[in-house]
Amino acid sequence: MPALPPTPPATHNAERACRRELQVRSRWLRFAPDVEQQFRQFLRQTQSDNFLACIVVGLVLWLGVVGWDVLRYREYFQGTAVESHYLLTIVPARLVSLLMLGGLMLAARRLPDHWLPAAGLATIAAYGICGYVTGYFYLLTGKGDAMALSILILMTVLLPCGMTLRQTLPVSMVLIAAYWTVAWQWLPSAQWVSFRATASLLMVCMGMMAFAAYLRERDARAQFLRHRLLDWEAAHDPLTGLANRRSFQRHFEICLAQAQREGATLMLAILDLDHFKLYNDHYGHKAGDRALQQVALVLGHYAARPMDLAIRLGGEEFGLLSYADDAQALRQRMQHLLAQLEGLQIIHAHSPTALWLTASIGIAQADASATTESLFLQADAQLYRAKRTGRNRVCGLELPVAQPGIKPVETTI
Ligand SMILES: Nc1nc2c(ncn2[C@@H]2O[C@H](COP(=O)(O)OP(=O)(O)OP(=O)(O)O)[C@@H](O)[C@H]2O)c(=O)[nH]1
Repeated sequence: MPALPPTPPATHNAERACRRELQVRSRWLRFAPDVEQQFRQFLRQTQSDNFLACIVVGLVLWLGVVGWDVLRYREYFQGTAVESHYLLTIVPARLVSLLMLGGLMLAARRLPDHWLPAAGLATIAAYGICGYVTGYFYLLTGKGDAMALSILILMTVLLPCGMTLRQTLPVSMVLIAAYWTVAWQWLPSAQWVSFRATASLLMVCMGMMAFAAYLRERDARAQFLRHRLLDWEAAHDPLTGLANRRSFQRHFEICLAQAQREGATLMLAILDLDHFKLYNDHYGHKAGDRALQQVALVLGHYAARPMDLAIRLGGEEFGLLSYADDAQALRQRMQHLLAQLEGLQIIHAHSPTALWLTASIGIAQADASATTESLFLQADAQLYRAKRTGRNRVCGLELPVAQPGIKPVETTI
């Protein structure tokens, strides 16, 4: 028996990987690397509106705090020694954070998706530092409550920003650590009691928000996997894991357009099991299902190139769409496939034509005016020729094909 080509059928792997991730890994907030990459992309696409909403909320709250500051400034510090200190620290700090938040808001619509988390984190870090500078000033002047307010706003912006918990948590930790270090270094001891109370409250809040973010991200991960599974199920046959007729139609149209542009060949082979009704009648439906799965597994190995597609067309009928292949090479590969199926030695004692379960194959090549239906009808006609002339054979494209590919469509401008 000829050996199987090494590549496994990718479709079944994708489904299995998705189910495994759904059962096991979404709770740990980390998928296998390739799934993780797709999840990050999904998160950026689905969360970009949330991201913008959080920045807007942060900006509005921050404007409120600035307005409140101005009132307090006029009320308490105007004309005192503190005024120059105030103007030198708070005003630039507030301005920087306002500019950064405003800039991020404008950039959110234009920046490439993969830059958003980095830009968000940088802005939030700068925003936090500005919060400390102004908060520190308030503590010095006995208005410690404003610091808590600044950092609560920071957390409101920080956690729901469409980033993963692993991205946001280190930033929160660094900000908290900076908060304690700054206070420990520079705060007069008289301020420590009120500082400790505020800082402890902030840490509890941060912990609660981190837990909420964990729950949110876990749900987002499960939702992402369910999406992927639904997409997969809509495009594949559940018994064999091969592409279904619907995805064949979509893939065929893409391949046909590309073949016309590039002058490449596009061929369809239809494979139909021989006397499968007799097989089912004698060995039962379950054995029939198992046989179909074995055939699909072998067929899947013949669609290893990226544009090729193995399809379950329905019942005991399968298809192989082959892009940019040589007609005689495809015929040979199909002969090889029939030899492999015989090599499976699925006993079919009631077949009038062979000892084992066998198949017949019809092949057709698309021309420039081909549609799914026309190519399908041509391959089907060849399949019935194969059935009529004794089964367990390949029919179609017997003679070397004169033209190497589809003639590119001539476009008039
Ligand atoms: N086990 C199983 N059988 C199926 C499935 N889908 C279709 N079949 C069976 O496939 C058989 C197809 O039979 P026919 O269309 O008469 O073809 P055949 O017996 O293979 O005859 P030829 O094609 O002329 O060689 C029927 O018995 C269907 O019940 C399936 O998903 N599982």
